[in-house]
Amino acid sequence: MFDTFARTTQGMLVVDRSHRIVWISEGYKKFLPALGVEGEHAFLGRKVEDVVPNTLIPQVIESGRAMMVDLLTNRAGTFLVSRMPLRNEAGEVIGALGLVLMDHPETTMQPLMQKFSRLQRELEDAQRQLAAQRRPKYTLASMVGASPAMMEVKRQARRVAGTDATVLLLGETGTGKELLAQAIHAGSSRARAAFVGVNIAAVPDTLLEAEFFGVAGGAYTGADRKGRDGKFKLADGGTLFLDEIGDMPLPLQAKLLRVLQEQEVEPLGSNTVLRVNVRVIAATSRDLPAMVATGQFRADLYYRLNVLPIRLPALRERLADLDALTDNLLDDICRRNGLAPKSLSAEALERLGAHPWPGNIRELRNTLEQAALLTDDLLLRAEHFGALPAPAAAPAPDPAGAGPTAAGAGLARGGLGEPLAGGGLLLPGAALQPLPQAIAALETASIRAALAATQGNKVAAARLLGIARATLYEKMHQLGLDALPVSDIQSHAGPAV
Ligand SMILES: Nc1ncnc2c1ncn2[C@@H]1O[C@H](COP(=O)(O)OP(=O)(O)OP(=O)(O)O)[C@@H](O)[C@H]1O
Repeated sequence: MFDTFARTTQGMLVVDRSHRIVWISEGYKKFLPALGVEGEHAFLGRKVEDVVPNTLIPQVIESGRAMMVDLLTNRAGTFLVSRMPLRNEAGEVIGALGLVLMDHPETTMQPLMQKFSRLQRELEDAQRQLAAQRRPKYTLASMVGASPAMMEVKRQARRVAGTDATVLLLGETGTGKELLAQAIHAGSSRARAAFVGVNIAAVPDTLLEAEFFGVAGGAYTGADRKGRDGKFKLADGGTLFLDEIGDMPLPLQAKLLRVLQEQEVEPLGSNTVLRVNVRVIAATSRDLPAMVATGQFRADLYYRLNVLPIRLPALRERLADLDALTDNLLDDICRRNGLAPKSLSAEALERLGAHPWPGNIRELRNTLEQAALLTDDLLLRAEHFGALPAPAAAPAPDPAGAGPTAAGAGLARGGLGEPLAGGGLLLPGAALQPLPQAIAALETASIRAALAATQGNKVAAARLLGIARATLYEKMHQLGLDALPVSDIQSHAGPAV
């Protein structure tokens, strides 16, 4: 059999238990020059892994298991090979046999080889894409802003990046909480592992548990037979960003608290627990202490999350950054839209500085994008921002730092009237009218102002108004606002009362 193998294959070699080559067939000798070896004598006695790159013969000797067909690629080319262990009469492995069944299989086994190289290329592409996706997109350096408030945020972020503790990011919508979470991840020892984000407000309550903890294979009818990994598992070794944590239903809050304490998750329908090593960064634009006080948020979870809070300032609290932000955002907007670079006149900047920006940097970006797209001019002037509500008095500072208080102040500035000491609104020049009509008028104006402030985004508008999205839809329907085009609603914002 030995002779038959040696004659019928392209080449054969025999290796002893310590991986040393003890014999090669006549046919094998023709591969020696391509392997960079001068003659049989320089080959025999060497360890096979030292002279045949990528060989798996050592594994065959260690495992005692044959590899009947494999493709071996090294500097000599690609070969179809077979490897078998050699045993003594007692059954002990005493070496191995390596057979070159076919050299240059790319010519004789074209379809298979083409498929092999295509799969290899796809694998390399997928690995490259995965690596790029996992690389954090934002670092602290990409957070524009050098105002004292932003410098303080960056200082705190640098400090928490060096720890593994839970971080809570507080701030109004659009202030850059997600950006900061990514930057903290990028600056932490977990930067090479995954950053996984979940927007709790965007996932229906019934699906949240599976989203977080995963589902065991075949757990219930309709479940994927193979099961599904939850976000905790996907973020293992890395960072899990829980956006809009204030929207988490109470029963799930209890489970989240347990996971944070134990670092263990139990996929739905499974009776085993998975250990995970995840750093959690949570964010909210809501007033969590107030939610704790009204029983909407668990106090124990709040204290667990609030270990290292960082408050992101609203844009109106850091107008010193407006110039740098507009420069940066305009550059990005023009590049992404294939426009020539545009800049802002001094009056335009002043106009922007007078707006209260309830939607913060997201609103600023949208406003700049709209203006940049609507004109061919390279210099954006104040009149290009005609859609912005007229400048108003400076807003009152927001002691809570986040949420409805600030939003409410923004709405009042949108032209609804003067805030009263007791929190109500005095409608200027409003004639006395039946209460239901007055309420309907106030609701109409508030909704219009909120939609104007959020550029028609109903989810964000509902949040500004402090009501559920479903309630906003219902009220818009009752007040006949859903029949109007969004632009019409926005253009009537403010002066409607
Ligand atoms: N300091 C900054 N420099 C440049 N761009 C920023 C900065 N902060 C935020 N942005 C941009 O503003 C937009 C909103 O940011 P982000 O999504 O991080 O806000 P958020 O606070 O998480 O909002 P939400 O609470 O609505 O989820 C994004 O386009 C982001 O890139």
